Parts: sequence; structure tokens; C-alpha cells
Amino acid sequence: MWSRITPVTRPGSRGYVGGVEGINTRGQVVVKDKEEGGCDGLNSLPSLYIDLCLGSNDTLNVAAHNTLARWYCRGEEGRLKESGDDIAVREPVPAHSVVSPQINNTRAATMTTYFSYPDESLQQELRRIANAITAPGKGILAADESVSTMGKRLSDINVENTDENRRKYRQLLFTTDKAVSEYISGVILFHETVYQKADDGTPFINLIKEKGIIAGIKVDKGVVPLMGSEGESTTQGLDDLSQRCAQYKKDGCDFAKWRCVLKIGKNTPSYQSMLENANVLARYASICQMNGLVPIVEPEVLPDGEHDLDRAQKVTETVLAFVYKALNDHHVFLEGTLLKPNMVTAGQSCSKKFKPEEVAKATVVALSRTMPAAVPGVTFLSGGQSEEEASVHLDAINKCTEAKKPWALTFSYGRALQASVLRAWGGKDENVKGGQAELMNRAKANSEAALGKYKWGSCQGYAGDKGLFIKDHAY
Ligand SMILES: O=P(O)(O)OC[C@H]1O[C@](O)(COP(=O)(O)O)[C@@H](O)[C@@H]1O
Repeated sequence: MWSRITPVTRPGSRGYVGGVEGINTRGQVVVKDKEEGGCDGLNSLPSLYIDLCLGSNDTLNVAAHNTLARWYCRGEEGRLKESGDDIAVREPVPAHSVVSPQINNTRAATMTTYFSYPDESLQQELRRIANAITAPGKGILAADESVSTMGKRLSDINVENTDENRRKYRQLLFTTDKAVSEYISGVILFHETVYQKADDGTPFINLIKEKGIIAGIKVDKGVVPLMGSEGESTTQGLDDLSQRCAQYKKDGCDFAKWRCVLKIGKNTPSYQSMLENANVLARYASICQMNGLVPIVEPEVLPDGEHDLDRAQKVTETVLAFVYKALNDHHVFLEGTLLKPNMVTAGQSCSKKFKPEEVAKATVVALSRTMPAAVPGVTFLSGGQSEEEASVHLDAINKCTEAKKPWALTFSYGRALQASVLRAWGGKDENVKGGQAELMNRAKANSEAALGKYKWGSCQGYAGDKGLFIKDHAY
């Protein structure tokens, strides 16, 4: 199986010219440069993804990232063999098949390093928004549930999923006392909410901005199956994204969010899904930046499964490595982005329980290995943790000293900020104040956690410490 490997190119395999020479003693893929007779591809490039054909019906995919080199083949994975093993490459790829013909006869032809970042004023605008969202002790209220997701939240409290009930609920959130802006810097909205108004006719977006809170918008159009995968998915919505972003910016939004979903299983996440989801997130991010919106990049590794903490950490690291490679490929201006990842937790069905300090260490180490310091902040999703768990874990992450943390580490919670609010409200006008008090309490607890100053157990919400896990949260 390993004796003859012929390299082939894929659209988008940038920076790769020449054939694969072999695997060096460090387990790295060595790329032979046609013109200069050899270079270590991983020393000259931050990371590299190469597809190799075996010459039979099998396809072998190699993902190489810094010192990591792994192969993926028909759902199996393993480490690459070392130099001197029976790997031989005979047919280097001609340079003109992987680089633009216009630059083919220059040195630049061997490296696709041509780039175009946003102009200086756009960079400043994006940087300003991203930094304001992740200001110390502040985080995001994710109120961007799509109509169907909101239906599930409302059915839990026996409220019908109508336009009017969704409007009333969001009105409760956005008319909470201005003091909430001490803890909440941004709110993510769903399309219909951007254009809804309060009872007195004030557009919701004005209510939000009057408090000094930044409005954001969910721009993905939901998760769809990836054909040929083991139940994996990608996220759609790119086609008219640029026009929609331009309109949302005009209508008062300053940031956007797009969620991709990855699953942990025996053979997943697959190379196919990691590559596809990273690429779609990078395209989304680049389109947002073109239109003045800060993209929140959300590759959610779901908590479903029996896997332990180590497996969750390794998968999260690999997924994030794919994401940052794709963002680099698409010249995304990292200082004007935010990451919304899962915290690294063991699978919901794992028999072993892990302490908050262990979750924090796994999360911080995974981020430190993969996330550039140029990114201003991490705004974690809550992913089905109870309200209290999500606060405790965030606090432990901010207290953790196991690795460097050059970014803000804060929250962008949906369920873990709203479970008590929904239950306290229960769809009744007379309970609006009670719901708002719950929002204020939980926002304050998470603000303290974002500073590493939360006293565990000090915020008792209406929902109690009830888990908010939803199986296969891929809708
Ligand atoms: O399925 P939808 O409607 O896109 O919603 C998914 C939800 O997941 C989030 O990305 C994270 O929410 P949680 O904090 O509840 O995990 C929210 O922003 C969003 O409302």
C-alpha cells in the first residue's frame, strides 16, 4: 500500500509545488521543490495539506501541521511513516498546475504568498469592534435562535412558537435595565429580530444600541448533510452572503456569526468535514470583513458521545488547526475576528467525570496550540452545559495557568444565559421583570467568570443546575 504514491493537487492546495519527497525523521512531509531541488515544506510553510493518490482505488489524505503529520484513509487514521520507509514519489506536480499562470515564471511561482488584507481604515474598524466585544468582563448574549430552535426553547415552557411570542420574549431581553451593559457587550440576533420593534414602536436594534451594546447577526442558513460522510455536515448560506452583510451593516449590525458543526465518532470528524467546514468558515469570514462586519467563527465540536477529555482535546486541536489554516489561505485579517469554540469537555455519555480544573486545562492547552495570538478573543458557546457549569468552567479557564493565554476568554452563551430567563418568564407579561432579573444575575456571574472572579455556586438561577444538553444539536 505504501510503495508508490503519486501526488495530485486539489483546488486550493496553495503553496505546494513539486512532489512529496518522503517523510523525514521528525515525521514531517518533505516537499521537493522542482527548481531548487528540495525544501522542507513544513519549515517553509506554517502548515500544509496534501492529497495523495495511491494509484489504486484508495485515496490517502495527508494532513500535516507543524510537527504533526497524520494520514486519513477510508475513515482510518494513523501516523505517517518515517524516512527510509517504503514511500517513494516519482511524479512531481508541474508548477503551472498549482499556481497562477501569470506568476509562473518568477520565484513567486513556487509560493502563493500574494495577499490582500483590508485597507487600513477597515482594519481599524474591525479591530475596534472585536476589541469592544471582548472588553474585560464583558461577553455576548446569543439570542440568535432560528425560528425552529426558538420553537424548541418555547415549547419547553409551553409557549406557542408564533412571531408575536418570539417578539415578546426578545423584547423582554432587550428592555432589561441598561446596567446589563456592564456585563454584556454584544447581542447576536436572528434575521427577523433585526427588523422587529418593541410595543412602543422602537426598533429592537435601537434599544440594543442605546445601551451601548453592539448588535450582531447570525448569517448562516443552517446545517446540511455532507454526502458520503458518516452523518457529518457543512453549513450553507454563502450564495447571497455579501449582499446580506452589506444590508445588515447599513441596518446597524457590526458583527456576524456562522456556526459549523463537527461530530466525534470512531471515524469522525473526517478529513472531508474538517476541510470543508474550515473552508466555508474562512469564506464567510472574508465576506463579512469585506462588508465591515467582524466575523465570529464558530466551529462547534459537539459533546455527543462516550469519548473522554483527551479525545475531545485532540479533536478540538485538529479542527482549530484546519480553521486557522483556512483563514490564512483566505487572507482573513485575524485581528478583526473572534473565535466561538466549544470548551473541551468529555462526551456527554463518558462514564468518567472531569473536574472544572481539568476541563480548563484541556481547553486552554488546545487553544494555545492552535490559536494565533493575533486573534483578540474567544467567546465560548455553552454547548448544553448547565448555567452554573458554564460559569464555573469559564471561571476555571480564566484562572488556569497551564499555558499561555494571550486572548480575552469570555462567553457567547445561548442556553446557559437564557434557561432561567425563559423559565421565570413562562410567557406571562407579569413575569417580565422576573425574567429580566434572571438575565442580569447570570450575565453578572459570567462577567465575573470572564475575569476569573466568580465564586462557584454563588448564582442560583431559576432553572437550577439543570443540564441543557440537546442530543445532536446540529439543527
Ligand atoms: O441552531 P441555531 O438556531 O443556529 O442555534 C444554535 C445556537 O448555538 C449557538 O451558536 C450557541 O448556543 P449555546 O450557547 O446554547 O450552545 C447560539 O448562538 C445559537 O443560538
